[in-house]
Amino acid sequence: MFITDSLCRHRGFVLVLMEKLCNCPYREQNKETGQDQKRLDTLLDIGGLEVDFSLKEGLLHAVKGVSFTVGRSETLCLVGESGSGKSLTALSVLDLLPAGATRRMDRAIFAGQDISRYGERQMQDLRGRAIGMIFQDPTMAFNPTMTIGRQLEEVYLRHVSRDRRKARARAIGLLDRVGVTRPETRMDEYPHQLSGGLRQRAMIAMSLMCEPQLLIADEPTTALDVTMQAQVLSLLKSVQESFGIAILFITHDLGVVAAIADRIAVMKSGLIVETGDVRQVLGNPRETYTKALIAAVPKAPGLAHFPRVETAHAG
Ligand SMILES: Nc1ncnc2c1ncn2[C@@H]1O[C@H](COP(=O)(O)OP(=O)(O)OP(=O)(O)O)[C@@H](O)[C@H]1O
Repeated sequence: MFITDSLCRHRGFVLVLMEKLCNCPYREQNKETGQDQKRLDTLLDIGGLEVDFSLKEGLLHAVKGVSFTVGRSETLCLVGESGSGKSLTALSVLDLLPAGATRRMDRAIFAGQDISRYGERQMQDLRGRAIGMIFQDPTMAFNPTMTIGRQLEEVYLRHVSRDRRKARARAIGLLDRVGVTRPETRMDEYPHQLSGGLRQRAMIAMSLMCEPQLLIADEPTTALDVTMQAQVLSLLKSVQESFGIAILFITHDLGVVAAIADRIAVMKSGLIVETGDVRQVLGNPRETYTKALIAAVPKAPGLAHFPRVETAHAG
């Protein structure tokens, strides 16, 4: 039990160590493209997901039988135009759908566990602990009446241990890791005292308090200016590499997809219409809809115009 726990906690480090010791890389060559890619076990496997709304006007079939997987330490981007069902798909994983929505799914396996029939109590345990969340608007994640430090500590105290000293040390360490300057001082500040960029970083730190296996990120960079957007993407990539976390990333921005995704699932009108390796889908799209999305990016048709993000180690 102890060994399993600590292996899980340090899986990123363990993978790198295995690579070094066994000459057994967790990256391998794609037989079709010859390109180097991560070799991944499946962490999340969602099958036949449907979401409906009962509206006054009738039934709205918002998600129509969506299936996808996310591998351990992989980034899967759900991309598509507004209203295509990306957010509802991601929220379904956590059973956090808005009032009036109903969800059905054939399969929901997370880390080998069938979570499709989890009750609210079990889901609460999963959220924040094994699955972290980051949103476009960090004010959604924070309580305005509590200090940043208290909120980060609460996550740890609730899910990991009642040891306040450890909770404080972890919060300060993570704020520092995500590039929040003077973390000890920031711990005593309220969300409104931080700039937008710092709040975003603090939210990322909060999502990492329990060393989750999966991060669900819903448009986390959409409200940021271009410089801040690049910094946050780079930070996410770097924490993903350090901690070996998988990311389910929702965006409508193909530039962001190209910067961060390993794989991509293109959504249109509640369906996944195309899925595959990011280089293959952006470089050689099969579906007319994907081609149109790429063509709509100003002055950037083709993969060469989509740069990958550089990983910068903050803190
Ligand atoms: N609370 C709700 N009540 C009724 N319909 C909703 C609700 N939430 C979402 N929908 C509808 O479900 C569909 C999918 O919504 P969803 O938010 O998943 O789209 P999205 O691809 O994430 O778009 P965006 O990028 O604009 O958030 C849309 O037609 C939307 O209008």
